[in-house]
Amino acid sequence: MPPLEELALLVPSTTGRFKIYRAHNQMMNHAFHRCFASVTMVFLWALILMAFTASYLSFVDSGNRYLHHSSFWDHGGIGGIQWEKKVHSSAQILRADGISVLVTGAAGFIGTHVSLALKTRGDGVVGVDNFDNYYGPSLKRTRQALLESHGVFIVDGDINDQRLLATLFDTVAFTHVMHLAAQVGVRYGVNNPYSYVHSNVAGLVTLLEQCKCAGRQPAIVWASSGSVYGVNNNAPFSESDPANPPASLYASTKKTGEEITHTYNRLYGLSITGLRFFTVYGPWGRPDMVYFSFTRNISAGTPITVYRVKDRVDLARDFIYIDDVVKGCVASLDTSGKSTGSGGKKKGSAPYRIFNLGNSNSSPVTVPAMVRILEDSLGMKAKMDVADVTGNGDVSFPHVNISLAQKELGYNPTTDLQTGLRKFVKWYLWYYSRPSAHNNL
Ligand SMILES: O=C(O)[C@H]1O[C@H](OP(=O)(O)OP(=O)(O)OC[C@H]2O[C@@H](n3ccc(=O)[nH]c3=O)[C@H](O)[C@@H]2O)[C@H](O)[C@@H](O)[C@H]1O
Repeated sequence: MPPLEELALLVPSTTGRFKIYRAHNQMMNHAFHRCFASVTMVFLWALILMAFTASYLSFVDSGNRYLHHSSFWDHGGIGGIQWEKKVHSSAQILRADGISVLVTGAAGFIGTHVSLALKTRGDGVVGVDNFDNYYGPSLKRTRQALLESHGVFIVDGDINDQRLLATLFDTVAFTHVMHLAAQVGVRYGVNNPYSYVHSNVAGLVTLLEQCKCAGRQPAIVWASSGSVYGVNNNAPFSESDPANPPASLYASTKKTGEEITHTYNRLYGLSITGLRFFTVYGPWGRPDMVYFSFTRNISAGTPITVYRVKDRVDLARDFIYIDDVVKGCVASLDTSGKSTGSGGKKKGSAPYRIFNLGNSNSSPVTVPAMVRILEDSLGMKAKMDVADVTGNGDVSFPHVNISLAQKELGYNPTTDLQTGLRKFVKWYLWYYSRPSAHNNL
């Protein structure tokens, strides 16, 4: 690099000076061009590098907008030897004629209970869950710890992550998939519509694509919803009834899921069972559901708001206890029949089934009646406000016909709401009395 005073001569201030310093200037002009050329090259390279970095970052960002777990891949957490060991151990079948099941949404309410039931009877179970923050993730982490203490490994990942699913299927030849991962909640969709599309539509398709491509396709049992009956007034709802129009985005995406699974069944020979869950409750339940949030408020002495439809008619639900639903899920896996295809090719027709899993035995219970049971179980009186229903996705009177599930699955709910809510309240009081549970809501 020329000294600073020489650099000052590179641009002549007068023609005379230019003449005097011509030879020197010629030399300096060469230097300048060389220098300029190398600065240009450096600049160009910097530009290329910046463009490359920017496009890489935007690729990673768009890929991971919903996939929160890239760091697992980056640090070798998924697919490494330790990881494979955990997956193999969790997938191990310990009974004759056992099955190996991938449970999506395993850290969720129903996922935890189904995983435990399967593991306890000796089936292989591997969970996958993205631990989203729809409600306090610490409850999901506690469920995960519970499952791990029973030998069930939950992979921290999203069902939209095609690479993760491919690695899982390369590691274990799953005979069944119990697909419970979903964006739930009938009122949340008003402000968070894309979350439903991401999990309940895109995630479902990604999972079905993986199942379709497997060398030995697994049979799939998945969570549809009683909410697909929508504003249909032909209660009690039967599987053969029309299931339209949906009252919430949640219901729309579950109805869409039924269409999508039907297509995969027809095109690729995947065995599909859709379970229309009604209002499932019980220990380790979901804090966003009304029996749970009301228990929290009543025990804290804070008010609850009970919705009513017009003419002061109470809303009612077919509340169904978790243990009964788990029996329905396990029976669905056991009776699923086989998928016929392999590597994306159909080799024959496969079963396509839909079942209502509700509780017709004790008919729908109104929300105020449920509140009275909670008051009895807690030994406390609710501070109750009443409000008109918001129109944010509620349906008024879901009442279910379960005769098909009774016939085909031997499904027979035995827990009445009083007994079930007592068990829930007992669990709730235990769970939130633990010192580590303060932020678990
Ligand atoms: O069948 C399903 O597929 C869905 O079931 C469940 O939905 P719902 O049956 O609507 O349960 P949930 O929210 O407990 O409200 C129960 C009642 O309490 C009333 N309700 C609610 C809140 C409130 O503050 N006050 C009130 O009266 C409310 O108006 C309603 O009448 C799951 O949440 C949903 O994710 C999905 O799985």
